[in-house]
Amino acid sequence: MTVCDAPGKVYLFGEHAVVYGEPAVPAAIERRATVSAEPRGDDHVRVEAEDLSLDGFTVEYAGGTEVRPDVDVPTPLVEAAMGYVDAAVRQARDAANAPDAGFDITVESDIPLGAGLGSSAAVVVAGIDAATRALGNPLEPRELADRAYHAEYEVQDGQASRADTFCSTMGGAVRVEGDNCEPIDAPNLPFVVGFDGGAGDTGELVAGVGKLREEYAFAADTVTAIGDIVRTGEDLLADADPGGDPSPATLEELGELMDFNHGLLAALGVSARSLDTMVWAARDAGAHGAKLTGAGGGGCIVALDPSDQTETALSFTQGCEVTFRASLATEGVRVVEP
Ligand SMILES: Nc1ncnc2c1ncn2[C@@H]1O[C@H](COP(=O)(O)OP(=O)(O)O)[C@@H](O)[C@H]1O
Ligand SMILES: C[C@@](O)(CCOP(=O)(O)O)CC(=O)O
Ligand SMILES: [Mg+2]
Repeated sequence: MTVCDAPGKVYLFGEHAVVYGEPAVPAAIERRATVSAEPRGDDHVRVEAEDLSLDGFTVEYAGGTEVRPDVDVPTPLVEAAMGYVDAAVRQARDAANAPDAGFDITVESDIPLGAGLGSSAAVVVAGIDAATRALGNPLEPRELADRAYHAEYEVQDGQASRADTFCSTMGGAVRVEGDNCEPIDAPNLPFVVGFDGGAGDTGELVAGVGKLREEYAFAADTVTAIGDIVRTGEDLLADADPGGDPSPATLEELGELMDFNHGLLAALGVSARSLDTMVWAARDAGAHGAKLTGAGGGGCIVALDPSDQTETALSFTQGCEVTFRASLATEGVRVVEP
């Protein structure tokens, strides 16, 4: 059995706009999805995904339960829930030139699902890595990231950027603009995450921004303005001490840009009352800045605060179910068991 894990991420800046060719800067965080893959003697794929719960529905394929559907004979619900795992298996089969390879797959994750922390990318990256290694065909990081992107692209109906999957593969902070993906230096940013317990539908939210962008020139300008924020923010990161603690002035300015970015995302219709409430609670508590992260609609916000105040305030904020400090994951995908 081969086991790999891969981190989730927060967006410092640039989600949604990145889908239209603007740059984005996501940063990997120490919350991981762990996927194990064991080749089978037949061409079936059996998936145990114990944490799979979305919109109040929980799919449990835990060992011993008789309801263990094969993903190659899916009901629509299983198909929706298992789409990313299924796409990862297809990529692994293709990469290893083993179209009939079967697997027993298990997924365990401490990344909330559909909440903007890139659970889908982490599952796909760790899944492709584990499955290709199990077939004796390990991939170079860039090929792995590319295949993971294609898996997300397929599941999200052609509306995905390379940002989540490249970040999860490489770890650290990265910059993605169209097909150009590069790791970048970043200081040790004091991320605090607030989670409303909910989820957003990435495909639907991305499509909503796309529609606005076609309908209104000012919505297209808003997307471009998000790109300008990213370009300003990456200069700040480049000037900071890599891996060191950022100066108060740098935090202040990064925070201001995050606040601006959140406002523009809200204008594009992807925030939610719960996200706005958490953003304001963080700002009121003294965070340097706060914004939603990922697709939005519900899920997580990320704030910058080296003190405990934002975490404490969020823990008392109605509508915030979970809050935690998220440290930068310098390592991307890893082999846990070869
Ligand atoms: N632990 C898990 N087990 C199985 N599938 C998962 C797991 N975590 C995430 N996924 C897949 O990823 C989807 C959520 O991805 P997405 O909507 O892009 O949100 P995000 O990437 O922000 O978490 C889930 O519906 C599921 O298909
Ligand atoms: C909205 C988007 O920019 C980020 C989605 O992030 P997440 O899946 O919500 O973590 C879409 C994408 O880049 O593929
Ligand atoms: Mg995702």
